[in-house]
Amino acid sequence: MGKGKLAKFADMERYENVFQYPFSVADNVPFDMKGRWREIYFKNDNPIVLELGCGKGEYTVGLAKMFPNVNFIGVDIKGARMWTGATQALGEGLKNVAFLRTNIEIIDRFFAEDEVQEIWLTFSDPQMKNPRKRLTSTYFMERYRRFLQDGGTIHLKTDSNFLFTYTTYMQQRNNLPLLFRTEDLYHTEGLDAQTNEILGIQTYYESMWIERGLNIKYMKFALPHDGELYEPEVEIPLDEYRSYHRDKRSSKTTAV
Ligand SMILES: C[S@@+](CC[C@H](N)C(=O)[O-])C[C@H]1O[C@@H](n2cnc3c(N)ncnc32)[C@H](O)[C@@H]1O
Repeated sequence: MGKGKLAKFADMERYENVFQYPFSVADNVPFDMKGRWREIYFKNDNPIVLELGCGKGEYTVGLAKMFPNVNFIGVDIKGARMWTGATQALGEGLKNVAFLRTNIEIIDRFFAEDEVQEIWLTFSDPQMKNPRKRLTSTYFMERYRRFLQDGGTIHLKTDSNFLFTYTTYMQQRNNLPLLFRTEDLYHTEGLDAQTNEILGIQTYYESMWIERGLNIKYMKFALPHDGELYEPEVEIPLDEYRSYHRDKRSSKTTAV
């Protein structure tokens, strides 16, 4: 039988690759490693890449194994999920991996100007009701700009037509340079071997959506520092397979 949540939380407390700062704790508490992740934790000068909403951290760990000279940090608020990636990284002795448990809304408290080179958003909740909560909204883009290098890359891998369409409008409205885009990743020809390997990493949510027959979409774009960011004012068809009106009490009507 697998470990229960309490045992996982106890592990997380002592894991050297996990930093836990949920909202309540982080309020007005300065974070010592801000601007010093490389010096204090990674002990190298390599670039830093974040996976936001990392869940079990498949991308954080998978990319870390592929790129030993890059540092990867998975960020999520759910500790029991993060435990999986943190445990694997420790077990495999991956020194270029860390996990930060916090709310992404306050992510700029943990990283200093230019400290991060790329951001991965893997199967993020589309937040169909609340644009501000979407991890590709201008609200979040403004926060990312505070620590992402000028022109740093943002990757979005998703099942959600809603989030993908919204992000495409956001990218176009703000003239953010598009680096690559496909609406059907696994039927896209001509990708080089390394790109195939990177985009072939499958997360827990991705496997679930693939089993349900959904296409996986992927885009990457650059986020320059210049210019004001504008929210796209568009109507986007909802994802029909997700419940829009969530009922937290009923598992039957609760989507993801
Ligand atoms: C749909 S899951 C995807 C998890 C993983 N990337 C995967 O593909 O399996 C979305 C994850 O984002 C996290 N998340 C969503 N909004 C967040 C926020 N504002 N702050 C921290 N974590 C958040 C959730 O806790 C959840 O683990």
